[in-house]
Amino acid sequence: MNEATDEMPARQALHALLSRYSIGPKHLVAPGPSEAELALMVEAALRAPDHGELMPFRFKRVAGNARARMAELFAAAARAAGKDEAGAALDAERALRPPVTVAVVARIDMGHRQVPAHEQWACVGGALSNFLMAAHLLGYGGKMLSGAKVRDPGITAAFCAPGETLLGWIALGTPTRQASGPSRKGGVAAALQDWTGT
Ligand SMILES: Cc1cc2nc3c(=O)[nH]c(=O)nc-3n(C[C@H](O)[C@H](O)[C@H](O)COP(=O)(O)O)c2cc1C
Repeated sequence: MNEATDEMPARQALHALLSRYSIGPKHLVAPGPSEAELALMVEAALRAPDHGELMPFRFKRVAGNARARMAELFAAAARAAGKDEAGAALDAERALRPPVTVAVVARIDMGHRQVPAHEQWACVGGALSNFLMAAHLLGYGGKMLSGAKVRDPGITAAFCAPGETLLGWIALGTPTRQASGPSRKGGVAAALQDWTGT
């Protein structure tokens, strides 16, 4: 754990929450989160609102030899998309750069009688957000990444069972810099309005 936050008072926790920004692989170095810390992130993800307790997501840690296998898949997808060898090597490097990578897979039950697909997707988003927030609170940087390769048949077959959707990969590691963060999209005023009933 980079910065112990076990007994963080509520205000401090909220302050930490409000300082989360994504940090990309260029600015992430070892160590990445341990297995125990990853388990905490997944526990946080499991606290996302989940209508019907469907758990419409799975996380898949890419560790050890699997990183090289993922690099091969990224390179093959790049070639299939028409990139040259330099482009394929660059994409392969993307698989190897983050100290820890976790794939995010959605399993949406399109025919569910009570919980429509959009509610299940909302849960997936909540899970992703909670996961990243837990990483941040533990002192790690992270960023959700996708790209056209999430739709590459070789990659989807490798990560997904039939009917599942590959959302992308969370890159995780120790941040080498403080994220300044993007604009907060107009802030609270843009995001919160009174509904007046008319
Ligand atoms: C499902 C999903 C896929 C994403 N894919 C990419 C991506 O491929 N490349 C990228 O630069 N940002 C991607 N993003 C956006 C970043 O993860 C990040 O949210 C964005 O840069 C804004 O930063 P913030 O999280 O600090 O607001 C994706 C976000 C989501 C939710």
